[in-house]
Amino acid sequence: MIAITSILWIFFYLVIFLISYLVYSSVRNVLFFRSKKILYLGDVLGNALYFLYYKKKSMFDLLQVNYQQMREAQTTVAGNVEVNGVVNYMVIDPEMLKYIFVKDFDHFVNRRFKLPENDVLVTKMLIFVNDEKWKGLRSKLSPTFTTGKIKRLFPLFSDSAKKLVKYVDKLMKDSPHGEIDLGDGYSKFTMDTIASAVCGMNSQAFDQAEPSIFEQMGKKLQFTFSAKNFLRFTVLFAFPRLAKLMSVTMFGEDMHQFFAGAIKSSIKERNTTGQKGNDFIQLMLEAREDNLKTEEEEMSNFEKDAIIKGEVSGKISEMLDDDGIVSNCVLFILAGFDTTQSLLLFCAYSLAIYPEIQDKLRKEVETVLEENDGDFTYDSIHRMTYLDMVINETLRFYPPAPITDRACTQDYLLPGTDTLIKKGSAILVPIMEIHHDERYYPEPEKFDPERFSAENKGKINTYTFLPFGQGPRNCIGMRFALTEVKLAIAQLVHNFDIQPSKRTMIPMEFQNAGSLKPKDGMWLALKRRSGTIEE
Ligand code: HEM
Repeated sequence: MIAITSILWIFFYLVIFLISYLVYSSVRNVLFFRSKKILYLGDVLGNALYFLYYKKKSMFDLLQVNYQQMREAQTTVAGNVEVNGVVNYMVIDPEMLKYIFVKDFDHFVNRRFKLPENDVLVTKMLIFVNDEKWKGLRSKLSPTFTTGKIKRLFPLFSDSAKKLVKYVDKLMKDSPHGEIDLGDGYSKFTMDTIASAVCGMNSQAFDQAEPSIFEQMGKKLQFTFSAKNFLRFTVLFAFPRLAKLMSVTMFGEDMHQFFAGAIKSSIKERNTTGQKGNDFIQLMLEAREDNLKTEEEEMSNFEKDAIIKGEVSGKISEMLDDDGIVSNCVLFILAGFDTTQSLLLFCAYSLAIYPEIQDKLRKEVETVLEENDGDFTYDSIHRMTYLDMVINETLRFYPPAPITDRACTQDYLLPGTDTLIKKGSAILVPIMEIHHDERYYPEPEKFDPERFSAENKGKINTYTFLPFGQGPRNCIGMRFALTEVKLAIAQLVHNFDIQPSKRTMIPMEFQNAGSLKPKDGMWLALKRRSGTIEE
Protein backbone atom coordinates (compact mmCIF):
# COMPACT_ATOMS: atom_id res chain seq x y z
CA MET A 1 0.00 0.00 0.00
CA ILE A 2 2.81 2.38 1.07
CA ALA A 3 4.79 1.48 -2.07
CA ILE A 4 1.84 2.33 -4.35
CA THR A 5 1.30 5.66 -2.56
CA SER A 6 5.00 6.51 -2.94
CA ILE A 7 4.94 5.67 -6.67
CA LEU A 8 1.89 7.90 -7.10
CA TRP A 9 3.67 10.74 -5.30
CA ILE A 10 6.79 10.31 -7.47
CA PHE A 11 4.59 10.31 -10.57
CA PHE A 12 2.77 13.41 -9.30
CA TYR A 13 6.07 15.28 -8.70
CA LEU A 14 7.34 14.22 -12.14
CA VAL A 15 4.21 15.60 -13.82
CA ILE A 16 4.49 18.85 -11.82
CA PHE A 17 8.18 19.09 -12.78
CA LEU A 18 7.43 18.51 -16.46
CA ILE A 19 4.62 21.08 -16.55
CA SER A 20 6.77 23.63 -14.66
CA TYR A 21 9.63 23.04 -17.09
CA LEU A 22 7.37 23.48 -20.13
CA VAL A 23 5.85 26.67 -18.70
CA TYR A 24 9.34 27.98 -17.80
CA SER A 25 10.68 27.25 -21.29
CA SER A 26 7.59 28.83 -22.91
CA VAL A 27 8.15 32.05 -20.94
CA ARG A 28 11.86 31.97 -21.80
CA ASN A 29 11.06 31.50 -25.50
CA VAL A 30 8.52 34.34 -25.51
CA LEU A 31 11.10 36.67 -23.95
CA PHE A 32 13.81 35.50 -26.37
CA PHE A 33 11.75 36.28 -29.48
CA ARG A 34 10.42 39.51 -27.95
CA SER A 35 14.02 40.70 -27.44
CA LYS A 36 14.66 39.97 -31.12
CA LYS A 37 11.38 41.66 -32.16
CA ILE A 38 10.33 38.48 -33.96
CA LEU A 39 6.85 36.99 -33.94
CA TYR A 40 6.76 33.88 -31.74
CA LEU A 41 4.74 30.97 -33.12
CA GLY A 42 4.54 28.88 -29.97
CA ASP A 43 6.29 25.72 -28.84
CA VAL A 44 5.66 22.09 -27.93
CA LEU A 45 3.27 23.04 -25.12
CA GLY A 46 1.26 25.38 -27.36
CA ASN A 47 1.15 22.82 -30.19
CA ALA A 48 0.08 20.04 -27.82
CA LEU A 49 -2.75 22.25 -26.51
CA TYR A 50 -3.78 23.08 -30.10
CA PHE A 51 -4.08 19.37 -31.00
CA LEU A 52 -5.86 18.57 -27.73
CA TYR A 53 -8.39 21.31 -28.34
CA TYR A 54 -8.89 20.73 -32.09
CA LYS A 55 -8.81 16.94 -32.07
CA LYS A 56 -9.42 16.61 -35.81
CA LYS A 57 -6.76 19.07 -36.98
CA SER A 58 -3.56 17.95 -38.74
CA MET A 59 -0.09 19.49 -38.65
CA PHE A 60 -0.94 21.10 -42.00
CA ASP A 61 -3.78 23.03 -40.33
CA LEU A 62 -1.35 24.26 -37.71
CA LEU A 63 1.02 25.40 -40.46
CA GLN A 64 -1.84 27.36 -41.99
CA VAL A 65 -2.57 29.02 -38.63
CA ASN A 66 1.11 29.99 -38.29
CA TYR A 67 1.22 31.43 -41.81
CA GLN A 68 -1.93 33.44 -41.17
CA GLN A 69 -0.42 34.81 -37.94
CA MET A 70 2.59 35.96 -39.96
CA ARG A 71 0.45 37.58 -42.65
CA GLU A 72 -1.60 39.42 -40.03
CA ALA A 73 1.54 40.62 -38.28
CA GLN A 74 2.92 41.65 -41.71
CA THR A 75 6.15 39.84 -41.06
CA THR A 76 8.25 37.57 -43.24
CA VAL A 77 10.13 35.84 -40.40
CA ALA A 78 8.75 34.19 -37.28
CA GLY A 79 10.13 31.66 -34.83
CA ASN A 80 9.53 28.72 -32.56
CA VAL A 81 11.63 26.40 -30.44
CA GLU A 82 11.89 22.61 -30.51
CA VAL A 83 11.94 20.34 -27.43
CA ASN A 84 15.73 20.13 -27.60
CA GLY A 85 16.07 23.94 -27.63
CA VAL A 86 16.84 24.32 -31.37
CA VAL A 87 15.47 27.66 -32.61
CA ASN A 88 13.48 27.49 -35.85
CA TYR A 89 12.85 30.49 -38.10
CA MET A 90 9.92 30.26 -40.48
CA VAL A 91 10.79 32.31 -43.57
CA ILE A 92 8.11 33.16 -46.16
CA ASP A 93 9.64 35.93 -48.28
CA PRO A 94 10.63 34.72 -51.79
CA GLU A 95 13.61 37.10 -51.95
CA MET A 96 15.00 35.80 -48.65
CA LEU A 97 14.39 32.24 -49.80
CA LYS A 98 16.50 32.89 -52.91
CA TYR A 99 19.42 33.76 -50.62
CA ILE A 100 18.87 30.78 -48.33
CA PHE A 101 18.34 28.19 -51.07
CA VAL A 102 20.91 29.44 -53.59
CA LYS A 103 22.94 32.64 -53.11
CA ASP A 104 24.13 31.93 -49.56
CA PHE A 105 23.85 28.18 -49.83
CA ASP A 106 27.23 27.76 -48.12
CA HIS A 107 25.47 28.80 -44.86
CA PHE A 108 22.62 26.34 -45.39
CA VAL A 109 24.14 23.18 -46.83
CA ASN A 110 22.51 20.82 -44.33
CA ARG A 111 19.05 19.78 -43.32
CA ARG A 112 17.68 20.30 -39.84
CA PHE A 113 17.95 16.77 -38.50
CA LYS A 114 21.05 14.99 -37.26
CA LEU A 115 20.80 11.24 -36.84
CA PRO A 116 22.71 8.91 -34.53
CA GLU A 117 25.72 7.34 -36.22
CA ASN A 118 24.90 3.79 -35.10
CA ASP A 119 21.89 3.62 -37.45
CA VAL A 120 23.62 1.84 -40.37
CA LEU A 121 20.64 1.95 -42.70
CA VAL A 122 20.40 5.75 -42.60
CA THR A 123 23.86 7.18 -41.92
CA LYS A 124 24.82 7.11 -45.60
CA MET A 125 21.49 8.34 -46.95
CA LEU A 126 21.89 11.46 -49.10
CA ILE A 127 19.05 13.19 -47.26
CA PHE A 128 20.74 12.85 -43.85
CA VAL A 129 24.44 13.36 -44.65
CA ASN A 130 26.05 16.74 -44.09
CA ASP A 131 28.71 19.17 -45.33
CA GLU A 132 31.52 17.76 -47.48
CA LYS A 133 30.16 14.20 -47.29
CA TRP A 134 26.86 15.43 -48.71
CA LYS A 135 28.59 17.43 -51.47
CA GLY A 136 30.66 14.42 -52.52
CA LEU A 137 27.71 12.03 -52.48
CA ARG A 138 25.31 14.42 -54.22
CA SER A 139 27.79 15.11 -57.03
CA LYS A 140 28.17 11.33 -57.52
CA LEU A 141 24.42 10.64 -57.44
CA SER A 142 23.19 13.58 -59.58
CA PRO A 143 24.27 11.95 -62.89
CA THR A 144 22.14 8.88 -62.04
CA PHE A 145 18.94 10.98 -62.42
CA THR A 146 19.50 12.68 -65.81
CA THR A 147 17.22 12.42 -68.88
CA GLY A 148 19.27 9.65 -70.49
CA LYS A 149 19.14 7.48 -67.36
CA ILE A 150 15.41 8.00 -66.74
CA LYS A 151 14.74 7.23 -70.43
CA ARG A 152 16.39 3.84 -69.88
CA LEU A 153 13.90 3.17 -67.06
CA PHE A 154 10.85 4.19 -69.10
CA PRO A 155 9.94 0.62 -70.23
CA LEU A 156 9.73 -0.39 -66.55
CA PHE A 157 7.35 2.50 -65.80
CA SER A 158 5.33 1.57 -68.86
CA ASP A 159 4.93 -2.08 -67.72
CA SER A 160 3.78 -0.96 -64.27
CA ALA A 161 1.30 1.56 -65.74
CA LYS A 162 -0.29 -1.17 -67.88
CA LYS A 163 -0.54 -3.45 -64.84
CA LEU A 164 -2.21 -0.57 -62.98
CA VAL A 165 -4.91 -0.21 -65.65
CA LYS A 166 -5.71 -3.95 -65.40
CA TYR A 167 -5.75 -3.78 -61.62
CA VAL A 168 -8.14 -0.80 -61.58
CA ASP A 169 -10.38 -2.70 -64.02
CA LYS A 170 -10.55 -5.63 -61.65
CA LEU A 171 -11.15 -3.45 -58.58
CA MET A 172 -14.02 -1.67 -60.33
CA LYS A 173 -15.58 -4.98 -61.45
CA ASP A 174 -15.40 -6.33 -57.89
CA SER A 175 -16.71 -3.13 -56.32
CA PRO A 176 -20.33 -3.44 -55.12
CA HIS A 177 -20.97 0.33 -55.20
CA GLY A 178 -19.10 1.26 -58.37
CA GLU A 179 -16.36 3.12 -56.51
CA ILE A 180 -12.83 2.32 -55.42
CA ASP A 181 -10.14 3.72 -53.17
CA LEU A 182 -7.60 4.65 -55.85
CA GLY A 183 -4.92 4.82 -53.15
CA ASP A 184 -4.74 1.04 -53.28
CA GLY A 185 -3.93 0.90 -57.02
CA TYR A 186 -1.53 3.84 -56.91
CA SER A 187 0.27 2.43 -53.90
CA LYS A 188 0.88 -0.80 -55.85
CA PHE A 189 1.93 1.15 -58.95
CA THR A 190 4.48 3.34 -57.16
CA MET A 191 5.85 0.36 -55.26
CA ASP A 192 6.13 -1.67 -58.48
CA THR A 193 8.00 1.05 -60.40
CA ILE A 194 10.29 1.77 -57.47
CA ALA A 195 11.09 -1.91 -56.86
CA SER A 196 12.09 -2.48 -60.48
CA ALA A 197 13.71 0.88 -61.19
CA VAL A 198 15.64 1.14 -57.94
CA CYS A 199 16.49 -2.46 -57.03
CA GLY A 200 15.76 -4.44 -60.21
CA MET A 201 13.18 -6.46 -58.24
CA ASN A 202 9.68 -7.63 -59.10
CA SER A 203 7.54 -6.24 -56.29
CA GLN A 204 4.74 -8.74 -57.09
CA ALA A 205 2.41 -5.97 -55.91
CA PHE A 206 -0.06 -6.52 -58.74
CA ASP A 207 -0.01 -10.32 -58.48
CA GLN A 208 -2.14 -10.35 -55.34
CA ALA A 209 -4.70 -8.18 -53.55
CA GLU A 210 -2.89 -8.54 -50.22
CA PRO A 211 0.35 -6.52 -49.94
CA SER A 212 3.38 -8.51 -51.20
CA ILE A 213 6.50 -8.73 -49.01
CA PHE A 214 8.13 -5.83 -50.88
CA GLU A 215 5.00 -3.72 -50.40
CA GLN A 216 4.85 -4.57 -46.69
CA MET A 217 8.49 -3.60 -46.21
CA GLY A 218 8.15 -0.48 -48.37
CA LYS A 219 5.10 0.68 -46.45
CA LYS A 220 6.85 0.11 -43.14
CA LEU A 221 9.39 2.71 -44.28
CA GLN A 222 6.68 5.36 -44.42
CA PHE A 223 6.26 7.83 -41.63
CA THR A 224 2.88 7.85 -39.87
CA PHE A 225 1.84 9.68 -36.72
CA SER A 226 1.26 7.48 -33.69
CA ALA A 227 2.22 7.97 -30.05
CA LYS A 228 4.96 5.31 -30.42
CA ASN A 229 6.39 6.89 -33.57
CA PHE A 230 6.18 10.36 -32.07
CA LEU A 231 8.31 9.24 -29.12
CA ARG A 232 10.79 7.34 -31.32
CA PHE A 233 11.27 10.22 -33.76
CA THR A 234 11.54 12.81 -30.96
CA VAL A 235 14.36 10.81 -29.38
CA LEU A 236 15.99 10.15 -32.79
CA PHE A 237 15.86 13.65 -34.21
CA ALA A 238 15.96 15.82 -31.09
CA PHE A 239 18.35 13.79 -28.95
CA PRO A 240 20.55 11.73 -31.31
CA ARG A 241 23.12 11.00 -28.57
CA LEU A 242 20.45 9.54 -26.32
CA ALA A 243 19.11 7.54 -29.29
CA LYS A 244 22.60 6.12 -29.88
CA LEU A 245 22.91 5.23 -26.20
CA MET A 246 19.52 3.52 -26.23
CA SER A 247 20.13 1.90 -29.66
CA VAL A 248 16.98 3.52 -31.05
CA THR A 249 17.00 3.28 -34.85
CA MET A 250 14.78 4.73 -37.52
CA PHE A 251 13.78 1.38 -39.04
CA GLY A 252 13.35 -2.07 -37.53
CA GLU A 253 15.92 -4.84 -37.92
CA ASP A 254 13.54 -6.79 -40.21
CA MET A 255 13.66 -3.97 -42.77
CA HIS A 256 17.43 -3.75 -42.58
CA GLN A 257 17.76 -7.48 -43.13
CA PHE A 258 15.28 -7.53 -46.02
CA PHE A 259 16.74 -4.65 -48.03
CA ALA A 260 20.40 -5.22 -47.19
CA GLY A 261 20.03 -8.95 -47.95
CA ALA A 262 18.34 -8.47 -51.33
CA ILE A 263 20.50 -5.56 -52.55
CA LYS A 264 23.84 -6.94 -51.43
CA SER A 265 23.15 -10.33 -53.02
CA SER A 266 22.20 -8.57 -56.26
CA ILE A 267 25.50 -6.61 -56.18
CA LYS A 268 27.41 -9.83 -55.51
CA GLU A 269 25.75 -11.60 -58.44
CA ARG A 270 26.57 -8.72 -60.80
CA ASN A 271 30.17 -8.74 -59.61
CA THR A 272 30.57 -12.49 -60.15
CA THR A 273 28.65 -12.86 -63.45
CA GLY A 274 29.54 -9.46 -64.95
CA GLN A 275 25.85 -9.01 -65.82
CA LYS A 276 24.41 -5.51 -65.69
CA GLY A 277 20.95 -4.45 -64.51
CA ASN A 278 18.69 -1.63 -65.70
CA ASP A 279 18.23 -0.03 -62.28
CA PHE A 280 19.68 2.38 -59.74
CA ILE A 281 21.86 -0.30 -58.16
CA GLN A 282 23.67 -0.47 -61.51
CA LEU A 283 23.80 3.32 -61.85
CA MET A 284 25.26 3.65 -58.36
CA LEU A 285 27.84 0.93 -59.05
CA GLU A 286 28.88 2.90 -62.17
CA ALA A 287 28.86 6.20 -60.24
CA ARG A 288 31.12 4.60 -57.62
CA GLU A 289 33.66 3.84 -60.36
CA ASP A 290 33.26 7.39 -61.78
CA ASN A 291 31.79 6.02 -64.99
CA LEU A 292 28.75 8.32 -65.15
CA LYS A 293 28.77 11.79 -66.63
CA THR A 294 26.06 14.46 -66.94
CA GLU A 295 25.81 16.25 -70.25
CA GLU A 296 25.02 19.97 -69.86
CA GLU A 297 22.18 19.80 -72.43
CA GLU A 298 20.49 17.02 -70.41
CA MET A 299 19.75 19.42 -67.55
CA SER A 300 16.81 21.73 -66.91
CA ASN A 301 17.25 25.06 -65.08
CA PHE A 302 16.08 23.34 -61.90
CA GLU A 303 18.94 20.86 -62.19
CA LYS A 304 21.48 23.52 -63.23
CA ASP A 305 20.61 25.41 -60.03
CA ALA A 306 21.46 22.25 -58.13
CA ILE A 307 25.03 22.07 -59.43
CA ILE A 308 27.44 22.21 -56.53
CA LYS A 309 29.81 25.09 -57.12
CA GLY A 310 33.43 25.05 -56.00
CA GLU A 311 35.75 22.18 -55.15
CA VAL A 312 34.08 18.93 -54.07
CA SER A 313 36.47 17.54 -51.53
CA GLY A 314 34.07 15.16 -49.79
CA LYS A 315 35.50 11.65 -49.46
CA ILE A 316 32.86 9.55 -51.06
CA SER A 317 34.45 6.17 -51.58
CA GLU A 318 32.97 4.81 -48.34
CA MET A 319 29.68 6.71 -48.89
CA LEU A 320 28.90 4.55 -51.93
CA ASP A 321 30.29 1.26 -50.64
CA ASP A 322 27.80 -1.62 -50.56
CA ASP A 323 26.20 -0.31 -47.31
CA GLY A 324 25.91 3.13 -48.93
CA ILE A 325 24.18 1.67 -52.00
CA VAL A 326 21.72 -0.18 -49.71
CA SER A 327 21.05 3.04 -47.75
CA ASN A 328 20.41 5.12 -50.85
CA CYS A 329 18.21 2.49 -52.50
CA VAL A 330 16.11 2.48 -49.32
CA LEU A 331 16.10 6.29 -49.38
CA PHE A 332 14.80 6.37 -52.95
CA ILE A 333 12.00 4.00 -51.94
CA LEU A 334 11.27 6.13 -48.88
CA ALA A 335 11.43 9.52 -50.65
CA GLY A 336 9.80 8.40 -53.87
CA PHE A 337 6.86 6.29 -52.72
CA ASP A 338 4.60 8.50 -50.62
CA THR A 339 5.31 11.71 -52.54
CA THR A 340 4.66 10.24 -55.98
CA GLN A 341 1.55 8.44 -54.78
CA SER A 342 0.27 11.70 -53.26
CA LEU A 343 0.73 13.59 -56.54
CA LEU A 344 -1.05 10.84 -58.50
CA LEU A 345 -3.98 10.76 -56.09
CA PHE A 346 -4.59 14.49 -55.97
CA CYS A 347 -4.23 14.77 -59.73
CA ALA A 348 -6.88 12.05 -60.29
CA TYR A 349 -9.08 13.75 -57.66
CA SER A 350 -8.79 17.15 -59.38
CA LEU A 351 -9.62 15.60 -62.76
CA ALA A 352 -12.69 13.95 -61.23
CA ILE A 353 -14.06 17.16 -59.77
CA TYR A 354 -13.20 19.32 -62.80
CA PRO A 355 -14.52 17.29 -65.79
CA GLU A 356 -13.80 20.09 -68.27
CA ILE A 357 -10.08 19.88 -67.36
CA GLN A 358 -10.25 16.10 -67.70
CA ASP A 359 -11.83 16.39 -71.18
CA LYS A 360 -9.22 18.86 -72.36
CA LEU A 361 -6.43 16.63 -71.08
CA ARG A 362 -7.98 13.58 -72.74
CA LYS A 363 -7.98 15.33 -76.12
CA GLU A 364 -4.25 15.96 -75.81
CA VAL A 365 -3.59 12.37 -74.68
CA GLU A 366 -5.57 10.89 -77.61
CA THR A 367 -3.78 13.11 -80.15
CA VAL A 368 -0.38 12.07 -78.84
CA LEU A 369 -1.38 8.40 -78.82
CA GLU A 370 -2.50 8.59 -82.45
CA GLU A 371 0.79 10.18 -83.43
CA ASN A 372 2.75 7.40 -81.69
CA ASP A 373 1.07 4.20 -82.90
CA GLY A 374 -1.10 3.86 -79.79
CA ASP A 375 1.65 3.79 -77.21
CA PHE A 376 3.39 6.34 -75.00
CA THR A 377 7.11 7.06 -75.18
CA TYR A 378 9.37 9.10 -72.91
CA ASP A 379 9.45 11.92 -75.47
CA SER A 380 5.71 11.93 -76.20
CA ILE A 381 4.89 12.04 -72.47
CA HIS A 382 7.12 15.07 -71.98
CA ARG A 383 5.75 16.79 -75.12
CA MET A 384 2.23 17.04 -73.63
CA THR A 385 1.99 20.67 -72.55
CA TYR A 386 -1.49 20.51 -71.00
CA LEU A 387 -0.54 17.42 -68.98
CA ASP A 388 2.44 19.39 -67.67
CA MET A 389 0.14 22.30 -66.73
CA VAL A 390 -2.28 20.00 -64.88
CA ILE A 391 0.54 18.30 -62.96
CA ASN A 392 2.08 21.65 -62.02
CA GLU A 393 -1.25 22.99 -60.77
CA THR A 394 -1.71 19.79 -58.72
CA LEU A 395 1.77 20.27 -57.26
CA ARG A 396 0.88 23.87 -56.39
CA PHE A 397 -2.50 23.05 -54.88
CA TYR A 398 -1.47 19.82 -53.13
CA PRO A 399 2.32 19.82 -52.67
CA PRO A 400 3.17 16.24 -51.59
CA ALA A 401 5.95 17.56 -49.32
CA PRO A 402 4.26 20.60 -47.71
CA ILE A 403 7.31 21.83 -45.78
CA THR A 404 11.10 21.77 -46.13
CA ASP A 405 13.98 23.02 -44.03
CA ARG A 406 17.65 23.95 -43.84
CA ALA A 407 20.09 24.04 -40.92
CA CYS A 408 22.16 27.19 -40.49
CA THR A 409 25.85 26.18 -40.37
CA GLN A 410 27.42 29.66 -39.90
CA ASP A 411 25.95 32.75 -38.17
CA TYR A 412 23.87 34.56 -40.80
CA LEU A 413 22.31 38.01 -41.04
CA LEU A 414 19.00 37.66 -42.88
CA PRO A 415 19.17 39.98 -45.92
CA GLY A 416 17.27 43.25 -45.48
CA THR A 417 16.75 42.69 -41.73
CA ASP A 418 18.75 42.96 -38.50
CA THR A 419 17.87 39.36 -37.60
CA LEU A 420 20.97 37.33 -36.86
CA ILE A 421 20.40 33.62 -37.29
CA LYS A 422 22.81 31.77 -35.08
CA LYS A 423 24.70 28.69 -36.23
CA GLY A 424 22.72 25.61 -35.16
CA SER A 425 19.31 27.21 -35.74
CA ALA A 426 17.01 26.01 -38.51
CA ILE A 427 14.98 27.55 -41.32
CA LEU A 428 11.47 26.23 -42.03
CA VAL A 429 9.82 26.85 -45.40
CA PRO A 430 6.02 26.34 -45.47
CA ILE A 431 5.73 25.30 -49.14
CA MET A 432 1.99 24.62 -49.03
CA GLU A 433 1.11 28.00 -47.57
CA ILE A 434 3.31 29.92 -50.02
CA HIS A 435 1.52 28.04 -52.84
CA HIS A 436 -1.84 29.26 -51.48
CA ASP A 437 -0.88 32.89 -50.96
CA GLU A 438 -3.06 35.19 -53.09
CA ARG A 439 -0.13 37.62 -53.52
CA TYR A 440 1.55 35.03 -55.75
CA TYR A 441 -1.48 33.13 -57.05
CA PRO A 442 -4.68 35.17 -57.54
CA GLU A 443 -7.74 33.18 -56.41
CA PRO A 444 -5.44 30.58 -54.84
CA GLU A 445 -8.28 28.18 -53.94
CA LYS A 446 -9.25 27.84 -57.60
CA PHE A 447 -7.70 24.82 -59.35
CA ASP A 448 -6.54 26.40 -62.60
CA PRO A 449 -3.89 24.75 -64.82
CA GLU A 450 -3.82 27.90 -66.99
CA ARG A 451 -1.51 29.48 -64.40
CA PHE A 452 1.19 27.27 -65.91
CA SER A 453 0.46 27.94 -69.61
CA ALA A 454 3.32 29.12 -71.84
CA GLU A 455 2.05 32.74 -71.57
CA ASN A 456 1.54 32.71 -67.79
CA LYS A 457 4.23 30.53 -66.27
CA GLY A 458 6.97 33.14 -66.81
CA LYS A 459 5.11 35.40 -64.36
CA ILE A 460 5.57 32.92 -61.49
CA ASN A 461 8.47 33.73 -59.17
CA THR A 462 10.68 30.59 -58.91
CA TYR A 463 10.75 30.94 -55.10
CA THR A 464 6.97 30.82 -54.79
CA PHE A 465 6.68 27.46 -56.58
CA LEU A 466 8.59 24.97 -54.47
CA PRO A 467 7.09 21.47 -54.82
CA PHE A 468 10.58 20.00 -55.25
CA GLY A 469 12.41 22.62 -53.14
CA GLN A 470 15.13 24.75 -54.71
CA GLY A 471 18.89 25.15 -55.05
CA PRO A 472 21.70 22.60 -54.75
CA ARG A 473 19.79 20.62 -52.10
CA ASN A 474 16.58 20.34 -54.11
CA CYS A 475 14.80 17.05 -54.89
CA ILE A 476 17.16 14.82 -56.84
CA GLY A 477 14.28 12.58 -57.98
CA MET A 478 12.12 15.22 -59.70
CA ARG A 479 12.60 13.95 -63.25
CA PHE A 480 12.01 10.35 -62.15
CA ALA A 481 8.77 11.35 -60.35
CA LEU A 482 7.41 13.51 -63.17
CA THR A 483 8.01 10.85 -65.82
CA GLU A 484 6.32 8.17 -63.74
CA VAL A 485 3.36 10.37 -62.77
CA LYS A 486 2.74 11.79 -66.26
CA LEU A 487 2.69 8.31 -67.75
CA ALA A 488 0.32 6.92 -65.11
CA ILE A 489 -2.09 9.87 -65.45
CA ALA A 490 -2.05 9.68 -69.26
CA GLN A 491 -2.85 5.94 -69.08
CA LEU A 492 -5.66 6.54 -66.60
CA VAL A 493 -7.27 9.32 -68.63
CA HIS A 494 -6.99 7.29 -71.84
CA ASN A 495 -8.64 4.21 -70.32
CA PHE A 496 -11.15 5.58 -67.81
CA ASP A 497 -13.65 8.32 -67.19
CA ILE A 498 -12.78 9.54 -63.72
CA GLN A 499 -15.78 10.67 -61.68
CA PRO A 500 -16.45 11.57 -58.07
CA SER A 501 -18.37 8.92 -56.10
CA LYS A 502 -20.54 9.01 -52.98
CA ARG A 503 -17.53 8.76 -50.71
CA THR A 504 -15.35 11.35 -52.48
CA MET A 505 -14.31 13.92 -49.90
CA ILE A 506 -15.22 17.45 -51.00
CA PRO A 507 -13.65 19.60 -49.65
CA MET A 508 -10.56 17.52 -49.06
CA GLU A 509 -9.21 16.81 -45.58
CA PHE A 510 -5.69 15.63 -44.89
CA GLN A 511 -4.17 12.85 -42.82
CA ASN A 512 -1.64 13.57 -40.09
CA ALA A 513 1.33 12.11 -41.97
CA GLY A 514 4.78 13.10 -43.22
CA SER A 515 3.45 13.86 -46.72
CA LEU A 516 0.11 15.15 -47.97
CA LYS A 517 -2.47 12.34 -48.03
CA PRO A 518 -6.28 12.27 -48.12
CA LYS A 519 -7.79 11.61 -44.71
CA ASP A 520 -10.12 8.71 -45.51
CA GLY A 521 -8.82 7.26 -48.75
CA MET A 522 -9.31 8.55 -52.29
CA TRP A 523 -12.72 7.22 -53.30
CA LEU A 524 -13.54 7.68 -56.99
CA ALA A 525 -15.67 6.02 -59.68
CA LEU A 526 -13.69 4.93 -62.75
CA LYS A 527 -15.67 3.90 -65.82
CA ARG A 528 -13.98 2.06 -68.71
CA ARG A 529 -14.06 4.22 -71.84
CA SER A 530 -15.55 2.60 -74.89
CA GLY A 531 -12.98 1.77 -77.54
CA THR A 532 -10.18 1.07 -75.07
CA ILE A 533 -9.10 -2.56 -74.87
CA GLU A 534 -9.82 -4.68 -71.80
CA GLU A 535 -7.26 -7.51 -71.78
C1 HEM B 1 6.12 14.01 -56.65
C2 HEM B 1 7.16 13.45 -56.12
C3 HEM B 1 8.17 14.13 -55.24
C4 HEM B 1 8.09 15.32 -54.57
C5 HEM B 1 6.95 16.32 -54.55
C6 HEM B 1 9.36 15.49 -53.86
C7 HEM B 1 9.66 16.60 -53.07
C8 HEM B 1 10.87 16.79 -52.44
C9 HEM B 1 11.20 17.94 -51.65
C10 HEM B 1 10.31 19.14 -51.38
C11 HEM B 1 12.47 17.77 -51.20
C12 HEM B 1 13.26 18.78 -50.34
C13 HEM B 1 13.96 19.74 -51.31
C14 HEM B 1 14.58 20.95 -50.67
O1 HEM B 1 14.69 20.99 -49.44
O2 HEM B 1 14.98 21.90 -51.40
C15 HEM B 1 12.94 16.50 -51.68
C16 HEM B 1 14.19 15.97 -51.42
C17 HEM B 1 14.61 14.74 -51.88
N1 HEM B 1 13.92 13.89 -52.73
FE1 HEM B 1 12.08 14.20 -53.51
N2 HEM B 1 10.14 14.41 -54.11
C18 HEM B 1 9.47 13.56 -54.96
C19 HEM B 1 9.92 12.37 -55.48
C20 HEM B 1 11.17 11.84 -55.27
C21 HEM B 1 11.66 10.62 -55.86
C22 HEM B 1 10.90 9.75 -56.86
C23 HEM B 1 12.92 10.42 -55.35
C24 HEM B 1 13.91 9.30 -55.63
C25 HEM B 1 13.75 8.32 -56.47
C26 HEM B 1 13.21 11.52 -54.45
C27 HEM B 1 14.38 11.67 -53.74
C28 HEM B 1 14.68 12.76 -52.94
C29 HEM B 1 15.93 12.89 -52.20
C30 HEM B 1 17.05 11.85 -52.16
C31 HEM B 1 15.89 14.13 -51.55
C32 HEM B 1 16.99 14.72 -50.66
C33 HEM B 1 18.03 15.42 -51.52
C34 HEM B 1 19.23 15.95 -50.74
O3 HEM B 1 19.12 16.15 -49.52
O4 HEM B 1 20.28 16.18 -51.39
N3 HEM B 1 12.13 12.36 -54.43
N4 HEM B 1 11.95 15.92 -52.43
